[in-house]
Amino acid sequence: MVIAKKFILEKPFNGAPTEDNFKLLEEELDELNKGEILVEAIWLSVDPYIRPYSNHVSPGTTVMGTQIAKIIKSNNQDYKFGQLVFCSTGWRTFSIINPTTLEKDGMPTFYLLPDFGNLSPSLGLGVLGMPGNTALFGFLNICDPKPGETVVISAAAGAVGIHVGQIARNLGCYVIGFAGSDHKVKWLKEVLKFDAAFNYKTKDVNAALLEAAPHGVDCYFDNVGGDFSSAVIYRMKNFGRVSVCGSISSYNTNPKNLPKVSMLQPAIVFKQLKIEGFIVSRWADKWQSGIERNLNFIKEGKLIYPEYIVQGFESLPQAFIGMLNGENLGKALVKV
Ligand SMILES: NC(=O)C1=CN([C@@H]2O[C@H](COP(=O)(O)OP(=O)(O)OC[C@H]3O[C@@H](n4cnc5c(N)ncnc54)[C@H](OP(=O)(O)O)[C@@H]3O)[C@@H](O)[C@H]2O)C=CC1
Ligand SMILES: CCCCCCC/C=C/C=O
Repeated sequence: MVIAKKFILEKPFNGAPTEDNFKLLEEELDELNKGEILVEAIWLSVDPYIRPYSNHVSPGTTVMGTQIAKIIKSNNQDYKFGQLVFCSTGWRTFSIINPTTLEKDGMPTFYLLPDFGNLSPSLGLGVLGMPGNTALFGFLNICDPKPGETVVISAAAGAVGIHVGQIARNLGCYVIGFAGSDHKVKWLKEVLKFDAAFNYKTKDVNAALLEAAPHGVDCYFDNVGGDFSSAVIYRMKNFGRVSVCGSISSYNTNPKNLPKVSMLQPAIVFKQLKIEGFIVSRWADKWQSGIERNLNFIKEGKLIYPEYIVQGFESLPQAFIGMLNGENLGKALVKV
């Protein structure tokens, strides 16, 4: 008999998540039917999307999320004991999956983990998974950066931001990052060799860009939105490109009551900007090739991928709350 632990959304989020929003439960799992596998979570991911997407989820539902898990029992000849999988079964320790009946369209929700060699399987939730593909496809396809161009990245010390910054550096761009602590800023400059980095909590964005990019910005990879991003957009050059990846500054606000920000149309029209949002599932058909490209960057020594690891399944709520508060440098993860 297998007893799974799971976190449910006990109360809908109202503002910033607190521990009261979550409840830890236990559940006895059934025996496997034909075609099913039983997996045990090893690594779980805490991602920003969980906050806004949970606005549409009923209380009592298992908290959404992805994990790297090990197959511990299989009633499916295509899957063997001991293999590692990526799966989107939410915040739970054990899950029963029938791989053949899963939805095939949209965001990949289940696959055997590719061979990462000696690298940690946890990378399948970060640089070699959804955040990695977000950085790779979302930056290259939408910003279309060229060597020598000036690139600005917000939430630059997080999973996606760190990755975008290194792709930009490797291309020969001039890279400017914004992050929420002096420690992160120092790390971006000293370790990732960003040309400039600023703490957006203590430095005015306009002043920072006048100093670091007096001739303007070619590409902006936007993870945060709000007035911060309006300020960057007013510092763009003619024909600048903005990849709108996330708007984390809005995620804890009721979508019906979002703050007003400085109007953008004058900048968009007179600078002839291209501004495009995306969801990474757009590149679902290239998912594994994205992972391979990022794995090759790592093997070539062109990509470093810090992880911010919180220990213990029971720590998931704190890890999620901490990530939204900026505690992480790199990919925020929980190790069971
Ligand atoms: N479009 C898509 O398909 C995808 C979009 N995303 C988006 O990319 C962004 C980054 O995700 P990811 O790399 O996983 O997460 P991160 O690892 O960057 O973690 C989130 C970070 O956001 C920063 N942050 C939190 N609140 C604010 C705020 N009010 N203003 C500015 N920064 C804030 C914090 O860093 P700091 O200390 O700097 O404040 C925190 O560490 C998110 O917006 C996410 O929604 C991610 C994956 C796919
Ligand atoms: C229900 C799973 C949704 C995954 C969404 C990933 C895209 C993220 C967008 C913003 O963070």
